[in-house]
Amino acid sequence: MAKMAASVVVESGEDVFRKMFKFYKRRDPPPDLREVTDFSSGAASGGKIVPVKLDPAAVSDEEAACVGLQPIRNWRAFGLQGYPGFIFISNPFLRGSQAFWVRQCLKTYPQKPNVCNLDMHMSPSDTQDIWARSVQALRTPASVKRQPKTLLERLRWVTLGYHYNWDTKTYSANSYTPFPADLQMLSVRITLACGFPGFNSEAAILNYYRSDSSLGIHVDESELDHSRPLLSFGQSSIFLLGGPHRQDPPTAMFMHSGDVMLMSGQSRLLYHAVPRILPALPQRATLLEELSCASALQTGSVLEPVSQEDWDVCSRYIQSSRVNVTVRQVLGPGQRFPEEPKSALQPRDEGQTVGCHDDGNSGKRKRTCSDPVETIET
Ligand SMILES: O=C(O)CCC(=O)C(=O)O
Ligand SMILES: [Fe+2]
Repeated sequence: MAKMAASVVVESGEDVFRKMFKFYKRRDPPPDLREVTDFSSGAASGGKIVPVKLDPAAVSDEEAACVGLQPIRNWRAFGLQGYPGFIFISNPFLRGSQAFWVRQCLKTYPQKPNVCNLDMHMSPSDTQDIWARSVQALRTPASVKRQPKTLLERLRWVTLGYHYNWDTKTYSANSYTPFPADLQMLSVRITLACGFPGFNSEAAILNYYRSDSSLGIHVDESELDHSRPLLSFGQSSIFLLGGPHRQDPPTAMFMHSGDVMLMSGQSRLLYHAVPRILPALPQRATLLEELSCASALQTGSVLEPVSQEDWDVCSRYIQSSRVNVTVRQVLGPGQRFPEEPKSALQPRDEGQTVGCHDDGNSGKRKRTCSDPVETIET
């Protein structure tokens, strides 16, 4: 019998990961979070947190600021004993720059030609401008009851670059649209600082969670080259990092808003899950002002000032939701997709990149299409 976390007692042979997932997902009573590892304070780590040395010269201060990052020498990067290749960076973003990335995730990246869950059952003209069709309702005071949900509130995932096909669990050469240059630049600079030169952001999955959503136990193995890291950043949640086998007991950790994780090397193919979304802390209005006067005005910066109008909608949205971005390199240098039989070729506009949520049992990313990113049972 093993004690996993406060009041989670697991009999040997039981599915430990599943049990932990359910424990942290529970609503009533809410779980005790005292045994959740917190990289920002070192709490509940059992001495397993180790500092990771980054190369401060790999990215200049200017290059870092251009994408909204602090100078590398100021980053607090950690590893976790027992998880070689896992790197956790405590919020390396410059104050205020997160507003830009949130706005990109809500306003820019859901736009065509990128693909989203709504495309699976709506025509392209109806999903043409999710933001514009949603903002008016989202600005309505919370006290006024409004129906139905806006498109932004119904958004569950967006794919960029090589669009992940949720049915076949593959990427393919014929389902590709240009990867956003700003997100590519951010990913390249983070991975470079972590010792991975030559990272190529070829695909991204953006997950949009409601406060009671979760992401089931899975491994990201559809990419053809696993020697490249998987990069993840977003807002606050509890993240479970397991082992190479589905039954391995996971470590629960806080992912605070702005924290960045890299799964590389032996940790690239570890099982993981997000059982719980944590409420966002209210963002101070001054953060926006800092963005407009600091890094956004730097030469070569990809950051643009976020208008107060846009930020009002974004901040309202993230009060009850969470956005997370995972960036992936799909192909190794010089690698190509295997030839597809003619019959398997699927035109992009037929909406083949279906995505939904993990069923938590297959160990592979599998989502049902009718109810995209709602709660996943494991
Ligand atoms: O939302 C997260 O923190 C993790 C997302 C994830 O694991 C994925 O998209 O594969
Ligand atoms: Fe994942």
